[in-house]
Amino acid sequence: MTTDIESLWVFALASKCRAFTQENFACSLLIMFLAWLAMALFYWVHSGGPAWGKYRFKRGSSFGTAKSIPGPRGLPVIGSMHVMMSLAHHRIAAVAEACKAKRLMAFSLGDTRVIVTCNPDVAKEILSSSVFADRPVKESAYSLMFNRAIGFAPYGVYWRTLRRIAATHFFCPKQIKGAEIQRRVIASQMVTVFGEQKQGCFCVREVLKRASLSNMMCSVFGREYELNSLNNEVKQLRELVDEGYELLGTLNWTDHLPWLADFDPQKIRFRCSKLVPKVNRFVSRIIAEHRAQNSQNNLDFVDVLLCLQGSDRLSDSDMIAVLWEMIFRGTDTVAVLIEWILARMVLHPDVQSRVHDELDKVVGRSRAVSESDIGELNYLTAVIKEVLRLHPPGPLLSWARLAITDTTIDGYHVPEGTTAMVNMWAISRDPQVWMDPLEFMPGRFVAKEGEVEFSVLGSDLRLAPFGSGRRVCPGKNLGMTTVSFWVASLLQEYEWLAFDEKSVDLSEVLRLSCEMANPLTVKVRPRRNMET
Ligand code: HEM
Repeated sequence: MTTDIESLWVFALASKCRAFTQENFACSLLIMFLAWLAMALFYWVHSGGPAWGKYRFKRGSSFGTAKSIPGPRGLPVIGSMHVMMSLAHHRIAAVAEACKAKRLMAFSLGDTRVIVTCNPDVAKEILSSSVFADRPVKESAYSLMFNRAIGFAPYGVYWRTLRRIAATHFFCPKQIKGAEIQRRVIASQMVTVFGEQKQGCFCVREVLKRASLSNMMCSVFGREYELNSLNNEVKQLRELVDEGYELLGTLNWTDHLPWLADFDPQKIRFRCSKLVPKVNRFVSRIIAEHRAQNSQNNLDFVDVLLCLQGSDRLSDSDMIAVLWEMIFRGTDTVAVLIEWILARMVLHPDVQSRVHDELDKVVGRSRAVSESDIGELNYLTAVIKEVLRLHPPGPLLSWARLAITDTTIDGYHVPEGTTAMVNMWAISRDPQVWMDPLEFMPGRFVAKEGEVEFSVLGSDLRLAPFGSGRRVCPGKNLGMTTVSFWVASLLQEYEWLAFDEKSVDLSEVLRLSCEMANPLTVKVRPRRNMET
C-alpha cells in the first residue's frame, strides 16, 4: 500500500513534463505491473508460499542459514487460501502428508504466515510455549467485541484478569456443582420432549441446541425457560448466537489480504455492524434488570460481574463482551458433541447396549441418573472420549495461536507474528499414534487394572480436544460434566435407533465447530417405562 502511494509522486512529477504522453503512461503502468508480477512470483517460489517468501526477502541476510519449513507454495499472492475453504482439517492433513511435513508445515494465507502440525510432540511444543499465548487478529472477532472477552483478548493483564475471574466464579467446581439442579431440570425436559415426538422419527439437533442455550442462559443470565416454550427472548438470543456463529466461522479474506479490506467483499464487517447493536441492547437490558434487583446472592454470572470491586471491575461494554462470549461458546460445542455421540450410539448398537448394561448396573431402572453416578460410568466416559477422538468439535482447536516473539519449533525458526495451528483431528486419526484409528473402539479408553485413566483435558496431546497450555478451554470441566450427564440421562431413558439406512451420515461440515453435515434423525424406544 505504502509503495503505491509513494509511487504516485513520480506520476505527479512526470505529468509536468512534455515527455508524459498517453503511451508513456501506459508503458509505465505495464512496467509497474510486470515489476509487481515479478515480485509476486519471486515471493511465491519460496517453500510455504508468498507470505513466507516476502518475510525471507524482507529479513534478507538476517534470516541467515535457517532452514525453511517445508510446505506448499499455493498460488501467487493468495497462497493456500483454498485449503481453508471447506473441511480445512481434511485438506491440511492431506497437504501435510503430500509434503511429508506432518511434524511441521508452513503455508501462506495471503499475507499471513501459518505453521501447522499434525504431530502430538510438536503440538505440545507449540501449545505449552508462552510464545504462542496470543490469538491472531480476526476482524469479525474484533467487530463482535470478542477482543474484550477471554477468547480473543490479547495475551496480557486484561486477559489474565478475565481468566482469573471466570475460573474463580464461573468454572470452579463449586459453581459447576451448584448448577447441577438446572442441568437435571433441563435433562428431564429433554427426555419429555424426545418422548413426545409422535411422528416416529425426528431430528435431535434443534432440541439439543435449545437445551444447551437454556443451560447457558440460566448460568450466565439467571434466566429459566421451559424447553418447549416458544419464548421470545430465547428466540431472539438464538438468532444473535447463530448469526455471530456464522460470522466468526467464515474465512474472512480481508484478514489475510489487507488490500481487500476497504471492499468488505463478503459483507462480514457490514453484518457485524448490524449484529453488535442488537447484542448490546439485549445484554444491556439484562444487566440493567440485575442492577435494579440488586441481588447479593451471586446467583449467576451477571451478578458476579456486577459485584467485582477495584481493578477487577469491568466497564459495561466489557461486561457485555464477556457475558456474550460465555453464552456463545458454551451453547454450541456441547450440542454438537452430544449429536455426534448419539449418532455413534445409533451406528454401533453393540456399544449402546454395553452402555445400557452399565447404566442398569450402576443406576438401575427405578430412578433417573444423577451426576454423582457419572464417576462410576467408566464405559460411558470411554465412549465420550472415543467420540471426542473421532469427532473433535474443534478439529483445528477452534482458534489459532499467534507467535508473540521469534522462536524455534521442532528445530525450525518461526518468526514473530506467525499463526500456529494444531490439527487435532489428524493427530487423533494417525495410525502412528492410535491403533486402528478409524475404528470406533471405546474400549481403548477403559483403563485396565493399575493403569491411569487417559485424560482428554490437555495433558496428553495425542487427544486434547479442549486445547492445552495457557489458552486451554476454561469450560472443559463444565463441558464434560454437562455432556456426560445429559448423554447418561438420554441413554438411561431411551434406546436410540436408526430410522432408515440414511439416518446416520457421518459427513462433516466445518463451521466454528465441526458438525454433522446432515442432522441426525432417529427413533427412540423408552427403556425405563418398559420395566414399570
Ligand atoms: C464440548 C465442549 C467444549 C469443547 C470441545 C471446547 C473446545 C475449546 C477449544 C479447542 C478451545 C481453544 C483452546 C486452545 O487454544 O488451546 C476453547 C477455548 C475456549 N472455550 Fe471451550 N470448549 C468446550 C466448551 C466450552 C464451554 C462450556 C465454555 C464456556 C461456557 C467454553 C469457553 C471457552 C473459552 C472462553 C475459550 C477461550 C480461552 C482463551 O482463549 O483463553 N468452552 N474451547
